[in-house]
Amino acid sequence: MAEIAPSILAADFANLQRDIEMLNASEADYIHVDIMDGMFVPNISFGIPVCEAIHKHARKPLDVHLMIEQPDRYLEAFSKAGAWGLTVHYEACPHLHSTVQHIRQLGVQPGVAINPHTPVEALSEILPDLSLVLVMSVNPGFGGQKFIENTYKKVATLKALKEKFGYNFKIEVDGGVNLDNAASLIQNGADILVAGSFVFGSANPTATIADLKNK
Ligand SMILES: O=C(CO)[C@@H](O)[C@H](O)COP(=O)(O)O
Ligand SMILES: [Co+2]
Repeated sequence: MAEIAPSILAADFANLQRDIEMLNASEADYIHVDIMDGMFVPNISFGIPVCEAIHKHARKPLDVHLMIEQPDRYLEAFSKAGAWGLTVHYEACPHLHSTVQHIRQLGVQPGVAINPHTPVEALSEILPDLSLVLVMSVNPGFGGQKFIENTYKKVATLKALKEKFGYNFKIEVDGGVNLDNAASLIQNGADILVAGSFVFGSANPTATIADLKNK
């Protein structure tokens, strides 16, 4: 069984409060909040005021995924906007150790995300400092993309490193997650599954979250 983090990116933005209340009443463990700047990724989603508004209604921790360049500029602002966890991209952080320490000093759980082309081994020196490793199973920037199969291998490698060195970070998988790949992801070591379009595009999102949770 994994924890589930539905991505609010796939919610109805004109009915955000309604969709947050649905998540509050569901078996979701977190609310995944995708921040896109139109620079690190081609798409723009929403920013700090929307994160604040989500936090006002959410009764689940906000798992904030920063797909932005130079994320250090905004760590404090997102922490004040209610982030429980702040995940930055390895590819966007030349001083990753310093960025991770900054997140922890803010009292927020630090996470690092890796794009599909980035090997898990690139994180070897930072793994002891992390609460979360987010493995992108699509190229970041858009919901509704097809799951990349190579992700299973990356998750298994991370799990092996956790076991070998006794690290505490959780392994989160993000992109194209559905009921066809959830069980294999969990078997390979995924602790948290992010799902956007599969949840919000289903006829009964609450039941879909429960189905993913009970895999
Ligand atoms: O970070 C991202 C995309 O860049 C994700 O969190 C998506 O929002 C997941 O959406 P689906 O692939 O589940 O539709
Ligand atoms: Co995400």
